[in-house]
Amino acid sequence: MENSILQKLVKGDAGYVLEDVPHLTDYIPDLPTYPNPLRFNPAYSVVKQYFVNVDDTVAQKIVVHKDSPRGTHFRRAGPRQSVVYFESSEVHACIVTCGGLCPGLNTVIREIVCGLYNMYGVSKILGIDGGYRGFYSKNTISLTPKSVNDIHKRGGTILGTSRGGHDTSKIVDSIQDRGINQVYIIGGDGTQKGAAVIYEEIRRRGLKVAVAGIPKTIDNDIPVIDRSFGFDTAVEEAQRAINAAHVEAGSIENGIGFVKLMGRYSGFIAMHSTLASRDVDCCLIPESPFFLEGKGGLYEFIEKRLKENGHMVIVMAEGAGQDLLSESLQSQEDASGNKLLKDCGLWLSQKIKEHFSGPHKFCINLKYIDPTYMIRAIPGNASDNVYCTLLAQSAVHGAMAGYTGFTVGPVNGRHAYIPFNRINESQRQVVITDRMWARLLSSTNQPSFLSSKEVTEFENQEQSPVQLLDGEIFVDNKF
Ligand SMILES: Nc1ncnc2c1ncn2[C@@H]1O[C@H](COP(=O)(O)OP(=O)(O)O)[C@@H](O)[C@H]1O
Ligand SMILES: O=P(O)(O)OC[C@H]1O[C@](O)(COP(=O)(O)O)[C@@H](O)[C@@H]1O
Ligand SMILES: [Mg+2]
Repeated sequence: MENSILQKLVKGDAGYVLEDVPHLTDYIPDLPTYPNPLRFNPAYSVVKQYFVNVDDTVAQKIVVHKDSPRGTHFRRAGPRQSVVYFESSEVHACIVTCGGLCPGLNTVIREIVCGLYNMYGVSKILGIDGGYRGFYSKNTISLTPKSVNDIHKRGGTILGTSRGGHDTSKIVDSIQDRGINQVYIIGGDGTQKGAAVIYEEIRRRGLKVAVAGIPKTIDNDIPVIDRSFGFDTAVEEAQRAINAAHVEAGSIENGIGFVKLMGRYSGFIAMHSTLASRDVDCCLIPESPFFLEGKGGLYEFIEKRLKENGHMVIVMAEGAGQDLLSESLQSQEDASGNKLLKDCGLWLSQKIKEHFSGPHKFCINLKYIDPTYMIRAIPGNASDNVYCTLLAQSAVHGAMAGYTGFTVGPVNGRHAYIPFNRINESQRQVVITDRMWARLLSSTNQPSFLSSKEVTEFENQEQSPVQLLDGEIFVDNKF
């Protein structure tokens, strides 16, 4: 075995690579250890298989050929049977939620609090009010199993959230001053980048503080993990808007139901909502450019579908078609530096109305539905709630075991500890040459809006067997 200290890469036989996460002992030698209290917990001690083997790792790539290398692996999440690196009475944990809302945030908070208390006997847990800036500009909230008992039934986050306001040294000062030694950070790509620099500063100062990230993104655009919590709930809630659009469109002559859904850079919500519904005639996402006029364009398809069926439903992710209107408009950013998008849904629905009321004179009735915040300001559904519980418990087990600088999440169905750099290096997007997008195209029978040159390029790519194994094509759309 060969070790690279900087990246914590461990290489093994047959192309096996473990992208390991940092541990407190990497920079604080001779840390005392304690017997894992879970061994004496009546709920868990009887379940022999409950503890993970210290050497367990999870493969990132599970579709392999006979001779393909074993590839990247991550450390498996879960409780370690032998020892923990914190004594229960010593732990002072804090939880912060940052970025946009997502169904299930309260469940994750609840399960961190209950997990720490029930599994490890930890009772000093603080909630940081209002995102990263809450570390240095707001009061904290004391969290107990009793105070969080019912919160999973509510949407939003009981801690509040915010964008912007990430000041690393002030945050770490606050952690140090308050004597916090476990930091649970729940948030999206921006938040996890923030968590990475907090971890680096903590390490630079040599503090015994474990930093655990829990990925939150309604857009499902965080790489490596199978899916993010809240996504399932959002797709389910989007069905209500799509159903309404379908009922409205079907009730009038040449009715068009137009639904705009979230998805700044990634069209996963729109794609999965479309596939789930089967009432959608056209799905527009940021990853798949489209055009309006002429042969193969959107207007031509709308007219064709209306002539065939008398009504249609269009689902559009908010980031789709930005290139069509951005030229004339200046781009702006929010407090976190995220690009603020123009309302392309409203713009496109107007363009469609204008097109068909102009010289073209094909009378249409378009109903525009924008359920944007309604799909995320709700509690997690049953499946997301179970998922949130596993995420929270995995994070707690990781911190208690002394791991730090990690994000937790399922990789091919097994929860794993993933180093921050892997989560932060890219953003996951729908791959329009992958089979999931093909399933969508075949379900809606919409045009691909690709030129013949682009189709040939994609066909050539598909013929290459390497393409089927490399990159994140399988990982991306796999559920
Ligand atoms: N590159 C970065 N480095 C440090 N902090 C960041 C970075 N990007 C975003 N943040 C902080 O993370 C928090 C949430 O980011 P944001 O992009 O709003 O939401 P999300 O985490 O959902 O992507 C904000 O407080 C923001 O200041
Ligand atoms: O209006 P806000 O609160 O900035 O949030 C809206 C944005 O957040 C997003 O949901 C992305 O947030 P996450 O992926 O981090 O959950 C976008 O799709 C959307 O544009
Ligand atoms: Mg983000």
